Amino acid sequence: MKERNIGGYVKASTVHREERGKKEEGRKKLTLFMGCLGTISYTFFLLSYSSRNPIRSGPEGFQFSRALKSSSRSMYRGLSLRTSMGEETAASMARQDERPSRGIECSVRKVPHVLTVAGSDSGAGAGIQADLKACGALGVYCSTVITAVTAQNTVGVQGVHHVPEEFVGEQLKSVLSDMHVDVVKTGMLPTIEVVNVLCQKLKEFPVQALVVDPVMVSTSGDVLAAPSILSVFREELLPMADIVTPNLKEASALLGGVQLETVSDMYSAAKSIQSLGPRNVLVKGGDLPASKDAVDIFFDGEHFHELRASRIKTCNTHGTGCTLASCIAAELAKGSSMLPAVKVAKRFVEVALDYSKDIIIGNGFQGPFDHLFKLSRVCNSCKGQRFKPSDLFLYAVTDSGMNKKWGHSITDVVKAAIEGGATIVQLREKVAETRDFFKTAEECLEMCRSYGVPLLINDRVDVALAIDADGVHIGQSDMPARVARILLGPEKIIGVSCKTPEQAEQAWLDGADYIGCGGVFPTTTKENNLTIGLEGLKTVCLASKLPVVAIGGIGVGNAHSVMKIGIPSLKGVAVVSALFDRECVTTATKMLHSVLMDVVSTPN
Ligand SMILES: Cc1ncc(COP(=O)(O)OP(=O)(O)O)c(N)n1
Ligand SMILES: Cc1ncsc1CCOP(=O)(O)O
Ligand SMILES: [Mg+2]
Repeated sequence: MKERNIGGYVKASTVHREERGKKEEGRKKLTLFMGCLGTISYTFFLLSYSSRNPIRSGPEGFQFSRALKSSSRSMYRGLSLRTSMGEETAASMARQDERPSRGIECSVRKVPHVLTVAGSDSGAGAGIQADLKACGALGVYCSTVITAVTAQNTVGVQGVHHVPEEFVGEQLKSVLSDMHVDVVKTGMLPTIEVVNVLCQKLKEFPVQALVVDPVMVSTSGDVLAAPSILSVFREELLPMADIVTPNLKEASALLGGVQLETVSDMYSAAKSIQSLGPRNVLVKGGDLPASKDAVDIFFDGEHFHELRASRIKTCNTHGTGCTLASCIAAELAKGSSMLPAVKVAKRFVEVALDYSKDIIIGNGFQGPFDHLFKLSRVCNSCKGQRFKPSDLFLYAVTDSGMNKKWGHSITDVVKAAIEGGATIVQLREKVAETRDFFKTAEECLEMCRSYGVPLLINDRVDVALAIDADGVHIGQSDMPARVARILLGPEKIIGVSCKTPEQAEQAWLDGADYIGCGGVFPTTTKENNLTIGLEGLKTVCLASKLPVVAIGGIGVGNAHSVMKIGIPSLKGVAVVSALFDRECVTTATKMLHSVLMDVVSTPN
């Protein structure tokens, strides 16, 4: 039997693939020879072309390497297409290399891809919607073939509308003939005809792995596939599957109704189901009565693995089965082998359940959980209020050395600054241990949230992420703003220190929200910091496409002169010692606030 390598996961081919393999062997060798010949001659053409037109760094050089890459890619495509797919598909995929340029030169990268063939859940906890979210969370592209549309919520399934099998076939063809699908995952397959169409299309367009979640009954107890489906599952689909993931009820149904009540029963069930043809079986014991942990039994035909996870106390479990199977598919698509894929999937579900155990969506007994680990954070944050440039008006930057000198606690000074009129707070901790900084930041965030004032973290993107702060402030030697933006996402506030128009331009390109410009005046708070003066501030403010806050040596004595430069992009002042190197932080902040208010309320 021929071995196929599934991105590190090697499995014996199924019978239909093997037969096709033999027939195509001769053609494949010929194609390989022709492909190599083509590539070699094209490479010579490019090399002779480049000796006449020397490669320069920049777009031309880039196009040259792209052309080489694309020539070898075509060769690869020619191979796989003519061996395993229809001529029409070959033609359509070959055409991908002739796609018109979108005007942007970019490198070509294959993205791991799962196709889910399942039902839509209007409540979006399970089905297609869960699959999309799970794959997205694991960084895998997910395409969808919808087999049924359900009217469903946290109470149960109110209605089911089947998609005709011809149209399921059409969707399958659309996706499989065009996109490079790595793994197919199945969920709700409501009729024998749909299963037959799927099996036929999988033979026509083979993929690296097939993950079957044999959905029959919803968690609310509603029937999603007729019992007549069992024979076609056993005879057609399971023999093609790389893994099948039944829960106790489904395992029992697949085995003709045997009772499954103990972990030992699960072992026997896994073995019996594996004998039906799937390469691996995962029997899920989430419903096992009297079990402290969530126990699943994995069997690969030779070895058993008992996988345990702590049982999370939550009602938000709707969609766990779909999610688990999708996560397995996603990990396989990334190149994982089977057991590690199952372990990652199980851990993902456990963490997601734990994360979303307190969220409330719907009135029913079984709510959805949060695949993207975002919802409970959004509930806690500043009610979706993103950055406002006016927040820069009186920008308080903390300093633990000054707090120590005056015997102040950080939470007390943050509270005092806000009560004195600070409009945004930055925690600037240069010496704290990470654990201490994390704890302090959490406490300050709670304080700031209670006042509706944004809290930014200086330098430490990790701490900002960990506590879900409103954003970060980073300098020219910190994490690049472009990377911080990717890590923090589109909503968080990012400020960048800039001394020149060029830096300001780059900050804008990198996705920053504001710039901190300075040091304007000499200061002892930050060592070795070049002073740019009011002229330097003006130059940057005039050039900046982003709002600006001035920093460095600013206090009640000179804040007026700073704000009076009168350039619209300048929105406020950022201050450390004038607020925190004081016995009474509230009084100091109030005084500075009133100076700033004078400037804005006095006509030029
Ligand atoms: C508002 C604001 N502007 C500038 C700075 C300085 O940041 P950076 O240049 O990274 O220097 P450190 O503060 O990290 O020493 C700032 N913190 N805040
Ligand atoms: C962090 C920083 N960045 C430029 S100057 C400076 C220190 C500002 O402190 P102070 O307000 O005490 O002069
Ligand atoms: Mg910094």
